Amino acid sequence: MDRQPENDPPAIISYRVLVNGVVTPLTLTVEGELRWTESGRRKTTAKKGILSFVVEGNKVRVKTLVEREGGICCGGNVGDYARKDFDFEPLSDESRKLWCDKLHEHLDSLGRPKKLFVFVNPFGGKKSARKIFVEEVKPLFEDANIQLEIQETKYQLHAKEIVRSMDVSKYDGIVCVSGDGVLVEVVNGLLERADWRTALKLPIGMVPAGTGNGMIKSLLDTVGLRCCANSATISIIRGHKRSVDVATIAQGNTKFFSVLPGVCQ
Ligand SMILES: Nc1ncnc2c1ncn2[C@@H]1O[C@H](COP(=O)(O)OP(=O)(O)OP(=O)(O)O)[C@@H](O)[C@H]1O
Repeated sequence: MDRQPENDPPAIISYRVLVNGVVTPLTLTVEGELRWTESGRRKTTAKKGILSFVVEGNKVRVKTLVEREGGICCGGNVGDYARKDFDFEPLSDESRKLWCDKLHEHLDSLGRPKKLFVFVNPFGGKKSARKIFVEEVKPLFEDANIQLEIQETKYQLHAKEIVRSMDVSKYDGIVCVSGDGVLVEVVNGLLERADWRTALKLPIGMVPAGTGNGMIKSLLDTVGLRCCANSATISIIRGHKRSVDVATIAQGNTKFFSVLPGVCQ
């Protein structure tokens, strides 16, 4: 292990490796950053920016998130990330194995979802959910090695119907690439189940692709993130969760549930 400069976050592993053909100490910090030196300058990836890694021959390719310059995410760059590969070559087989073990351990410790059920409403908002999903959401989930079961909604209340009978134990969460309408259907579907207490524990993620997107806008806003597909997807990958209140609206024998953003912590 190489020695770390003082004030640097503690290292999970720090060893000399080849980066762009040059030997440099490379450090994986507890904050999920990779740090190295290139042409005399210290470089780092974004904190908590590692999505996954693969070994290709002698090389380790780490799929990372980097803060995007210029910000094309709803007009700003807060919480706006781009995907970027970072390649390095450990100097021995033993070192490569150690790096892989430590990267695995680090990723496993983050409590990220492994399998998600995804609803895509092709008719929500500007009818761009399919494009948003294919171009912005799916590549990030794939880089994070998250298994997806994808369902486009085919008619009104389709999401509710599916959720009412799905095997919730198979998933770490449900994601709605939609507006608030599909989210409300999912919540109603879960609450109409006999096992609703257990089913409601399943986290529900949202990627804005509707008209108002009030719920996800409010949730991202409370943590200072822009409301866009990129930051919403990354929050889901990182397993960020927040409880929200469910309101019951009753009229005669008819009962309906809705969600209230930003009520409980
Ligand atoms: N294939 C489909 N054809 C017609 N309607 C659909 C289809 N799939 C889902 N829907 C319905 O579309 C409605 C609106 O969807 P969604 O919430 O995604 O968008 P939105 O209403 O534009 O957004 P917001 O609620 O944020 O304003 C939902 O109530 C859902 O039942």
